[in-house]
Amino acid sequence: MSTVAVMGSGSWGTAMALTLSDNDHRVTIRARRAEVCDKINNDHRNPDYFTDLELPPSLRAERDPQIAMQDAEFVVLAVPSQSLRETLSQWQISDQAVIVSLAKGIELGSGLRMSQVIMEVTGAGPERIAVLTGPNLSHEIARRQPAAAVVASVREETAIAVQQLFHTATFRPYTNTDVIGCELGGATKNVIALAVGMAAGMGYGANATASLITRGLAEIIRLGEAMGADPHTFSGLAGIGDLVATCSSPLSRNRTFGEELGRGRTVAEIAGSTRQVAEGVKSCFSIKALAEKHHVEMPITYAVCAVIEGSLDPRSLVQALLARAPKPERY
Ligand SMILES: NC(=O)C1=CN([C@@H]2O[C@H](COP(=O)(O)OP(=O)(O)OC[C@H]3O[C@@H](n4cnc5c(N)ncnc54)[C@H](OP(=O)(O)O)[C@@H]3O)[C@@H](O)[C@H]2O)C=CC1
Ligand SMILES: O=C(CO)COP(=O)(O)O
Repeated sequence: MSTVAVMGSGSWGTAMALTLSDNDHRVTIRARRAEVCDKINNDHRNPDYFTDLELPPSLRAERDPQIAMQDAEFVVLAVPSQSLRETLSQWQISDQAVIVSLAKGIELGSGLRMSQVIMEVTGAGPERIAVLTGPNLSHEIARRQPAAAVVASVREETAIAVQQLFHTATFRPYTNTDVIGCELGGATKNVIALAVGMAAGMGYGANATASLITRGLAEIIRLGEAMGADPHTFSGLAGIGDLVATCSSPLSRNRTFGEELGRGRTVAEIAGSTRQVAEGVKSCFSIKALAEKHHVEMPITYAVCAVIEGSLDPRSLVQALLARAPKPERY
């Protein structure tokens, strides 16, 4: 039994805290709002994110980040990518704790992956950091539906320790030492899911969505290779696995955001109607910047950026992609 702090009480933090509690770990979830702490501690619910999910009474919520992390052997970071640096800089994480990153994004401005942000802010070495990723829609995980995942760390022993921490009867993490590929897979698929959602929202069918997923994977692999990832990672759970889950499921916030765009709503309208994060809406710009830096062609990502910034109508996105110069199929 380990002592674990889950820092963030949104959809994914709550689902992962539940999974860890199922494994009989001592789990404290950190919520920044007092009313969320009260609801979790007194009613064993987190109604802002899960309307009918009952949480185990053993799962305790705490507002003070330092108290939440007291004695924690594992600190699980479950806040959105673009707020990770700011939140982390306010916390003191013990230099004995293993840090697990759940966020799927690339930092705007710096172009850093989340494990790089964690290293910069906390001073932790890469051997103390693990990334959990894969096809893991929180509402399915919280209902204990079966899923596999990947735990990536440059130090295999760290990945194995985190794998064991999370492994339950319904949640099966594999290990991987390709942190770059695993983090890129998680961040980039959100952008492709926005494009797929737009196509679906405009009424296009399986041919269009499968084409976007497949060519989306091609541009993800191109970027990954240019940035030093192992291309095989993208055939695994952190690549095609997460891409398919996110692009196919109505539970995905990124796909749903894209679908709403495809139906004609604006970015501001959609963002204003939910408190939940659709990471691709911001990370598309940092991924585009990485593509420029590494001279990689990422036409779907570029088109998504153009829609989000308002220079391309979603109705023109598919047409713009189809009108590109013909070329052989290759990665
Ligand atoms: N949901 C999912 O299925 C999965 C999500 N992920 C990734 O996990 C990460 C977290 O996502 P998820 O939990 O779903 O997001 P949610 O939007 O559901 O929850 C975000 C959490 O972070 C808090 N938060 C939001 N903004 C800030 C901020 N500026 N500073 C501090 N805390 C903040 C929220 O607090 P409050 O409630 O007070 O607003 C909430 O606890 C994302 O990178 C996502 O891509 C990965 C796999 C699956
Ligand atoms: O990462 C996820 C599934 O693996 C969650 O996707 P969304 O953030 O689009 O809901």
